[in-house]
Amino acid sequence: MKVSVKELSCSIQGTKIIQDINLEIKSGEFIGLVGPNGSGKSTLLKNLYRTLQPDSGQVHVDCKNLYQMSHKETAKNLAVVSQETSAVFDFTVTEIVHMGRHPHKKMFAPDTAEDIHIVESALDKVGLLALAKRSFMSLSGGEKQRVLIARALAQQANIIILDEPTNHLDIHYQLQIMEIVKQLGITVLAAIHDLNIASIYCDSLCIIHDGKVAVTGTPEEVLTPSIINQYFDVFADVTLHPVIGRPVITYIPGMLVSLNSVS
Ligand SMILES: Nc1ncnc2c1ncn2[C@@H]1O[C@H](COP(=O)(O)OP(=O)(O)OP(=O)(O)O)[C@@H](O)[C@H]1O
Repeated sequence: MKVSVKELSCSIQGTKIIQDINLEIKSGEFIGLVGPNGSGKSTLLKNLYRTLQPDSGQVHVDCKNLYQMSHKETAKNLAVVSQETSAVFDFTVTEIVHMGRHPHKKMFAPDTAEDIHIVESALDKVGLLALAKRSFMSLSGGEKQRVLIARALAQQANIIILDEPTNHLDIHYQLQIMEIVKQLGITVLAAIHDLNIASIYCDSLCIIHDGKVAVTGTPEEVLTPSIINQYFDVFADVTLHPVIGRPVITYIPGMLVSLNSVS
C-alpha cells in the first residue's frame, strides 16, 4: 500500500511542531525518518497512527483518506511499534501478541486456530516462543520491544510504522528486527537514530529538521559528510561498503570538541 502525506502540519499546545510535510511512500518501500532529537519525527508518525490530529493536511493510504477511516479499518491497514512500551495492566506475552488480532475479529469473538497459529509464528519469528506465558511487565526492555514487534506482525497490516524500533535492543536483535520487517516486503515507515542501520535497511531516507522535510533521497544521496554535518553537527567519513553497496558512516571523534574550543 502506498502512503501519501500532503502539506501536513501539527501543533501541540499552540506550538507548531511539524509544518507542511510532504512525503510519498511507494507500496513496499522501506523509508527511514532520521533527524536530530526533537525535530518532529515522532510527531509526524503520531499523526499517521492517529494519536495526534493534524491542524491541516491530508494523508492517503492508497486512495483512501486516513482520517476518514474507522479506527478498526486503520488498524487493519497499519501496525505500530512505538517508543512507549508501558502497559496499564499486566498481560502475558501471548495476550499482548493476541491484541494484534483484534482488528480482524468481532468483539468478544474467541481466538480461532488461525489466530493462535499467527500469534505463535509471530512469537517464533522474534525468538520469544519460550517466554509466551511470561508476564509482559517482567520482561527486559529489549524483550518487551520484541513482543511489540510480534504484536505488529500478528496484526498482518499492509503498512508498519516503527518509532525507534530498535531502542533497548542489543546489536543482534537490532539487526534481526530490521531483517524481519524488511522481509515482510510491506510498506515501512521507521524513525531511526542509527544512521548506519538506516543506511543498510532503508530504500530511502528523509531528514526531518525543525519540523520540516529537509532532505529526501536514497541513503547514498542523503548520507553524505556535508549533509550529516549540516543536520547532525558532527563530522563523519562516508564510504560505500564493497559488499552491501550501502554508505557506511564513521564518526570522527575530537573534531567537534576541537572546533568548539577554538570558537
Ligand atoms: N505532548 C507534548 N507537549 C509539548 N511538546 C511536545 C509534546 N510532544 C512533543 N513535543 C515537542 O515537539 C518537538 C518534537 O518532538 P518529537 O518527539 O516529535 O521529536 P523527535 O524527532 O521524535 O525526537 P527524538 O529523536 O528525541 O525522539 C520537541 O520539541 C518536543 O519537546
